[in-house]
Amino acid sequence: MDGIKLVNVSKFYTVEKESMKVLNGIDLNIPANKITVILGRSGCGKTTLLRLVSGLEEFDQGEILGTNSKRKAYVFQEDRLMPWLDVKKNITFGIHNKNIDNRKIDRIIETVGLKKFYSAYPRQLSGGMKQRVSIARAFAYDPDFIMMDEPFSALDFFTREQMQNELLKIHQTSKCSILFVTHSIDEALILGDKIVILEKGVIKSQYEIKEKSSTRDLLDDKFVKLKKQIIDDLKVI
Ligand SMILES: Nc1ncnc2c1ncn2[C@@H]1O[C@H](COP(=O)(O)OP(=O)(O)OP(=O)(O)O)[C@@H](O)[C@H]1O
Repeated sequence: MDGIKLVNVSKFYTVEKESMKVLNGIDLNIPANKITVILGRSGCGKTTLLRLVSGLEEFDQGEILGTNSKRKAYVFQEDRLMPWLDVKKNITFGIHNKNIDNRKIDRIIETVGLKKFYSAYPRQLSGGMKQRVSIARAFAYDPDFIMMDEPFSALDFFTREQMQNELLKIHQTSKCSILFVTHSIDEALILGDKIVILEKGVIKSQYEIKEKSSTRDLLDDKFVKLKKQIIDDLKVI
């Protein structure tokens, strides 16, 4: 499976008859089977970039290559579950009945730690559990490419850490590319094979992390150094 490529992509919004360039000449390779993290301050254009890649929104200039052939899934900041469906039905929602692979779904439910909540309804779940269902739903769809827009930002520190580990675990067993938006530097360092710093609609810098996510120690000198570098990149000039 090939990756996705953005070539000189720009997006304008018109607000009060004034044209505002939200993304400006984005050139970006999103490699196959890896996690690419878009990191930036609030309002820098992260969600817009994700929406353009997903096809939810049109771009004004440039090209986005390699998306048409992909099976795509989206995980939002809020869980967007159907309150009238139980966990299993929420996860398989969107998959044709005859294509439901029950063994695979069970494995995914187990990986995200919801085995005992198979038949529970969203109202019976905590925020973290609901977000687990959203992630399981995305993977159950068997996608080539998942876009995640700050999916863990509403969770407390420990739940967030647990979810990051679960995401890495489930990503390892599935062959798919992930484009993950966050404003947390630590989250980017934990998850990203590639970290892209977005600043006022332009790519300011990009970093590739070769070390396997499972063995990363953010207190290690090289990660502390990289974090300082990223903080510098994010400082407004
Ligand atoms: N539909 C729209 N119409 C007009 N302006 C928009 C629209 N959507 C986004 N914008 C503007 O585009 C800019 C980037 O928004 P975007 O949501 O992509 O930022 P973001 O980096 O995801 O921010 P956050 O981290 O706060 O979610 C903002 O200035 C926002 O006001």
